Amino acid sequence: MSEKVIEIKQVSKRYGDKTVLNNVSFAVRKGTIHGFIGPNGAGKTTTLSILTRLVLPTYGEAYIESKSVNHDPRFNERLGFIPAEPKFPNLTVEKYLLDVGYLRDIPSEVVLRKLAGSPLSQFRSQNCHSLSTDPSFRQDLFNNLKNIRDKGGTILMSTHILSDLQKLADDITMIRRGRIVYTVPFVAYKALMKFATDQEQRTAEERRESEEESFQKAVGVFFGNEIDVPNITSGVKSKVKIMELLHLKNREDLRKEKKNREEGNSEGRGKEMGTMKKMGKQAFDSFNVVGFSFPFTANNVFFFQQTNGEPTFSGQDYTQGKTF
Ligand SMILES: Nc1ncnc2c1ncn2[C@@H]1O[C@H](COP(=O)(O)OP(=O)(O)OP(=O)(O)O)[C@@H](O)[C@H]1O
Repeated sequence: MSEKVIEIKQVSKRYGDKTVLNNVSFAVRKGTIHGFIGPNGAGKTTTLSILTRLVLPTYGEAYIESKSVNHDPRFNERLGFIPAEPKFPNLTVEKYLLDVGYLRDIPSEVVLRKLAGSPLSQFRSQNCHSLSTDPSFRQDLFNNLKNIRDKGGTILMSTHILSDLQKLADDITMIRRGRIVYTVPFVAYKALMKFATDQEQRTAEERRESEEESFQKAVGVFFGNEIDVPNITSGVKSKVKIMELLHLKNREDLRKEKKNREEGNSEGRGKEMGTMKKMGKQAFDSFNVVGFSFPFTANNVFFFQQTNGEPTFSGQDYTQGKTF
C-alpha cells in the first residue's frame, strides 16, 4: 500500500483580506518526486512554508508522516528543506550545518564528523550561495534527490523549470490563484500539455471538429497508451478545459453536470462521483496512482490504495466530510 507521506488537508491562508491559499488539499505518496507547479504568486512558497511551519495556516492542517505540522513538535524529525534562494547566503556550508545542528540539538562534534564523511565536505568552506548556483552541484543535487527517492524517500519540489520535472517528477500538482487545479502522474501531465498545445494551434473551427478526437487521444495517453510527446509547453490557456474533457466525456454531460452543480442537485453530484470513481480506477490500473484530484471538485481528494496486491479505491469528500 502506498503511504501518503505529505498531506495537506483543506488548508487556507489569509493575509488580512487577501486569501492566498483557498481550501488546498493534496497528498504526496511515499517514494516519489512530486512536482509542485503554478504561475508566480499562485501559493507554492506559502504551501511549502506551511509544511515547514514557517507560516501557520488560517484553516486546515498539514501532515508529514501523519504528524500534524501545527500540533506535533516531532513533525520535522525526518524533514529536509532546500529553499530556492539560500536563506543565509553568506554562511559557509560548515557554519550552516553547525547552526542547523544547534537548532536540532545535534552536538557540533557529531555534525563535523558526519560532514567529514559526506561528499559535501569538499564544499565545507564555500558559502551556501555559491553552491546553489554551481551547475555541478545542481546535477549532484538531482542525483541525490533520485537516490533519496529510490531508497523510499519522498520529495515535494516547487519549480518553474519544466526540464527539471522532465528529469525527476513522478507526479505533478498544479496550483493556480491559491487553488489546486489537479494532481496527476507526470506522464498524464505531458499528455495534457501536448493536447493543449495542439488545441491552441488550431483554429476555432478545426478545434470544434477535432475536439472529440483529441479528447480520445488525450485520454488514451492519460490511461496508458503510448503516444510520443516531443514538446512540453507551459502557460496553456485551455488547461481547465482539458480537465473538463478528461473528466466528462462529452459536452452534453458537461452541460448537465454544470447545471446540476449550479442547482446543488445531489443526484448530479452522485453521478459526478461515479464518473470519477470509474476514471480513477482506470488511472490506478495504468499508473499506480495514489493521489488524484479533479478540477470541478478541487476540494475533494481521492486516494487509491493497494491491499494484498489488489487495487482498491477509496476517497475523501472533504467538502462533505465523508469517506467512501
Ligand atoms: N506575508 C505576506 N503578506 C501578504 N501577502 C503575501 C505574504 N506572503 C505571500 N503573499 C502573497 O501570497 C501570494 C502567494 O505567494 P507565494 O509566494 O506563495 O506564491 P508562489 O507560487 O510561491 O510564487 P513564486 O513562484 O513567484 O514564488 C502572492 O500574491 C503573494 O504576494
